[in-house]
Amino acid sequence: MDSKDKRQISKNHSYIQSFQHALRGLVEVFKTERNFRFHLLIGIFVMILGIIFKLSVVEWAIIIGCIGAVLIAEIFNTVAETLVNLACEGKYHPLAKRAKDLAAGGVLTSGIIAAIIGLIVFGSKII
Ligand SMILES: Nc1ncnc2c1ncn2[C@@H]1O[C@H](COP(=O)(O)OP(=O)(O)OP(=O)(O)O)[C@@H](O)[C@H]1O
Repeated sequence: MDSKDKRQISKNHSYIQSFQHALRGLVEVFKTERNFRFHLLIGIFVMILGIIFKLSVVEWAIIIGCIGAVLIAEIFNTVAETLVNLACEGKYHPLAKRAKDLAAGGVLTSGIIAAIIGLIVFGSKII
């Protein structure tokens, strides 16, 4: 982070700067969110299984899409948590609970759907 960038609240002034900030967001979620790292690890494991089971191009596209959907859900869950924490400043609020639980429910839904699709794709290879 360069010094003039530290307290920026205006729009990014170039595509490169937008990309740098987006990359910083990815590094941040990787460093701070245990669940994101866990889902990434599962994704890598599933990709190794994909190599072992010699998935077709279409199967790879489906599996990568599922892994991506779970990781993206996890990132937006983190966004929701961060905004709720910002708004609540450490105080309890039922709407904060609702927002965080809904965001977590989104991650859970994406994970369940990814697991079902994974079972269908890999199950068809075993049977
Ligand atoms: N300010 C708040 N007001 C009311 N309930 C809250 C508040 N903050 C958190 N909670 C409740 O506590 C739970 C855990 O909140 P926390 O901020 O620790 O999420 P988290 O552990 O980071 O979530 P995750 O497990 O997805 O990483 C939330 O799902 C919500 O039910």
